[in-house]
Amino acid sequence: MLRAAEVKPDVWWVGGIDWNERNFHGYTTERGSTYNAYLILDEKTTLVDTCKGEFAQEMMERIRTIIDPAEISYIIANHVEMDHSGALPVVAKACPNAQIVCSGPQGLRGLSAHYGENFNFLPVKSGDTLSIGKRTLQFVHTPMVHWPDNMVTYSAYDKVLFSNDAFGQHFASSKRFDDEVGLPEVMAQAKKYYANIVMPYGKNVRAALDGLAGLEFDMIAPSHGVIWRSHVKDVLEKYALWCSGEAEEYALVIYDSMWHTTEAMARAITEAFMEMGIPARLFDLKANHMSDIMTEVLSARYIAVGSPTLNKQMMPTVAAFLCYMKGLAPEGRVGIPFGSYGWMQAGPKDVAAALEACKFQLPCGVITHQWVETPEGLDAVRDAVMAAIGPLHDEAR
Ligand SMILES: Cc1cc2nc3c(=O)[nH]c(=O)nc-3n(C[C@H](O)[C@H](O)[C@H](O)COP(=O)(O)O)c2cc1C
Repeated sequence: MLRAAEVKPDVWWVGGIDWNERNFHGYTTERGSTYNAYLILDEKTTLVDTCKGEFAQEMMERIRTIIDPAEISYIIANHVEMDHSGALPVVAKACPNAQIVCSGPQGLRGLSAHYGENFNFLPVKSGDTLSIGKRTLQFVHTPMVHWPDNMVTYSAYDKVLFSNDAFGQHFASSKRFDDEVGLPEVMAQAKKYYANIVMPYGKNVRAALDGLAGLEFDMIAPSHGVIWRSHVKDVLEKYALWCSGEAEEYALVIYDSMWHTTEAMARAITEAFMEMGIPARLFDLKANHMSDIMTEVLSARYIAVGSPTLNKQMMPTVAAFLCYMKGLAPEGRVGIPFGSYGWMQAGPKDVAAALEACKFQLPCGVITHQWVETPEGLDAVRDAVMAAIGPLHDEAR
């Protein structure tokens, strides 16, 4: 029989564990994920969030080990996205007496669009409270972190912030808490989550962090991954850093190549960064998923991207990566477009245009080479990068 887990007195985790999820709308989830829901036992029993539709029965089974679902008075839907609300129709049926609390007007609109209007919705504004007995829950809207409807729920009585997607990690585990798993592993997944889902909304994250500033909590219970109880400060600090858009003196060299010339140029550029004492990593797009590269983009100031010309344009692998990066909108980066070509420079020039569209600064211009590169030519590539980047790096030190 499936079990619930008590995370604070009378607060139970009743979520689903998605051990084998490996691709979450295009983002690779090598550790799977969880869809966390929390049951608060009080005069008015309250369920905070539900889960993905396929996990409805798993969640209901966990709930039934604690109470009869018919006793639930409120179901809080902090976020419309289907990994949190997909089970709502099943849960609402099992909890005929429950009101569904959501943000108004956006949450109400979103839930109605997904599941119809035939539910007992209770829309709440930011700052509204709901007394459920000993506890008074407070709702704080966090719009565009990462959909318009997002909100979080705060229980001052428990000192818990039910943060929904914020502070989440795609991380399936038999453990429920950060300290049971280890900070480096959890933080790596939290960073991947931020980079691939939250990065475009840095200003909204800043506003959300400001909105939470007055609340006292010692536990963050997100809707994905493990619960923060020992490293609350660490993850708050990381979010403050990540949403600032500040990058480190760190370089990524990302490329695809058919006959290895663009690859040789990528290696020469990596050597240039190494000579300048700037940590660097090289990524062949054939061997690395773009969501893993994006985790590094979150911290890297210098982003070199290379493509040869293929059929009058850049390679589709490179185009896909650049399209993905543009949507995630890292700010204030330095771009280095490069690549080889046969008879037209279209590939590297397409890369340059895409990096410009990301609003990156391009101090090296476009570094191109016709056909195969000579050792002297590769030295020239390295020297060109050092000449343009050296002064920027000196200024930053
Ligand atoms: C299938 C194919 C299509 C190509 N199309 C073009 C093209 O449209 N224009 C061009 O200038 N070069 C074209 N080339 C030549 C490559 O850009 C050139 O060989 C380049 O040096 C390859 O760089 P790489 O070694 O990094 O793959 C093509 C090469 C291949 C194999």
